[in-house]
Amino acid sequence: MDAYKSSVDFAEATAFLSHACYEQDKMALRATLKNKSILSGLLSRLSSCSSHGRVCVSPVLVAQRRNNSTSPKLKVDFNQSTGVAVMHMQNPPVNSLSLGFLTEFCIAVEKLEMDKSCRGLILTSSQPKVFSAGLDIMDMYGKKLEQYEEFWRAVQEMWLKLYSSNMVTIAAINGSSPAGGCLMSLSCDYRIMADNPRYSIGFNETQFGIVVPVWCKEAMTTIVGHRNTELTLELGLLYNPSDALKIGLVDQLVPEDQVLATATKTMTKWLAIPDHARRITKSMMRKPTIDKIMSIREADMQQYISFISKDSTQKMLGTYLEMLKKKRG
Ligand SMILES: CC/C=C\C/C=C\CCCC/C=C/C(=O)SCCNC(=O)CCNC(=O)[C@H](O)C(C)(C)COP(=O)(O)OP(=O)(O)OC[C@H]1O[C@@H](n2cnc3c(N)ncnc32)[C@H](O)[C@@H]1OP(=O)(O)O
Repeated sequence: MDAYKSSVDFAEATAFLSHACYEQDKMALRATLKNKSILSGLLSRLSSCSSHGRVCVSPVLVAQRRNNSTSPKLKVDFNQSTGVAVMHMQNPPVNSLSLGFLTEFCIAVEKLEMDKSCRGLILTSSQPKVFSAGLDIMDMYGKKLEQYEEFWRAVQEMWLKLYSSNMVTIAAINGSSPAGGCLMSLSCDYRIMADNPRYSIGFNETQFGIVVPVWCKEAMTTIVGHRNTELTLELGLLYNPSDALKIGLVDQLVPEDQVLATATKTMTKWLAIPDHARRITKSMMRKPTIDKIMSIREADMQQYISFISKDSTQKMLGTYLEMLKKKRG
C-alpha cells in the first residue's frame, strides 16, 4: 500500500512539476511546495526513484543571482511529425548552469522522455558565441552547505538524465563550451561543433584550482581514451574546434551557420535505426558507467561539499570570478 501510494504521489508530483514548468507557473509550484517537510519528502522520493539507468528529477527551486526573473531558461521546439525536439538554452549572458537552469533542464528532459512520440533531442544555444559557460560559479561560491548540496544534486541529476536518455541526443555546439558545458555535450550521443577558431571546448577546471568529479572523468575516458582525458583534466585544457576534433572530443565540424541544420540531418540518420535496437545498444554501452556512478552518488556528494567549502577552494574561486569580471572592465 505504501509503495503504491509512493508511486502515485511520485507520478502526480512529476506530472505537476512538468506541467508547472511548461506553463511557466513556477509561482504556483513554489506555493505548493512551500511546506519544507513536504518538499524534502518529495525530494527524497523523487531522487531515489530510478529504473534502468533513468533517474527521476529533483525539483529544486531557488532564486538565482541574475535569474530571479521567471523567464524560461530553455525554449523547447518539439516537432510532432519528426519526433525531434530542439532545446535552445537561453540563460543569458553565457548559459551558465545555475541551479535554476539545471532544475528547468531536468524537468524538460523528463517531460520529453515521458512523451513516447519524442525520439530525438537536439541541444543548442540561443546565446551568441557561447554554448554553455559550464557550472554557474556563483552557485559554488560563498554559499551555505545546504545550498552546495542542493546545487550538486542538480548537477548529478542533469548528467544522469542526459547520459541515460533513451532519446537520440545530439549537441549542436554553436559556441564555446568549457567545463560543465563540455560535460553536457559529452553526455550526448553525437557532437557537432561550429568550425570557428575563436570557440573552445574542454575542461579548464584545474587552471583555477578545482577538480572535475570522478564520473566526469569516467564519461570522458569512454569517449577520448585515458591519455587524452589525463592530459586534458590535469592541465585544464581547452581546445579549438579542430584540435577537439583530432582527439575525438567532438565528432564533426561544420560552418557556424550550418550547425543546427547538420544536427537535424544527422538526427534523421540516427532515427532511421530501429529504436529498440539502438536503445538497447546505448544502454549496453552506458549502463556500466551509470551503475558505477549511482553506487558512489552519495560519496561524490560528500566529496564535493567538503572540497568546495574549503577556504582554499573558495579563495581560488573568488580570484577566478574577479578575473572573469575584470576581463570586461
Ligand atoms: C575532490 C573533488 C570532488 C568534487 C569536485 C569538486 C568540484 C567540482 C567542480 C565541478 C566541475 C566544474 C565545472 C564547471 O563548469 S566550473 C565553470 C567553468 N567555466 C569557466 O571557467 C568558463 C568561464 N567563462 C568564460 O570563459 C567565458 O565567460 C566564455 C564562456 C568563454 C564567454 O566569454 P564572453 O562571451 O567573453 O563572456 P564573459 O567572459 O565576458 O562573461 C560574461 C559574464 O558571465 C560571467 N560568467 C562567465 N562564466 C561564468 C560561469 N561559469 N559562472 C558564472 N558566471 C559566469 C562573467 O563573469 C561575466 O559576468 P559580468 O558580471 O562581468 O557580466
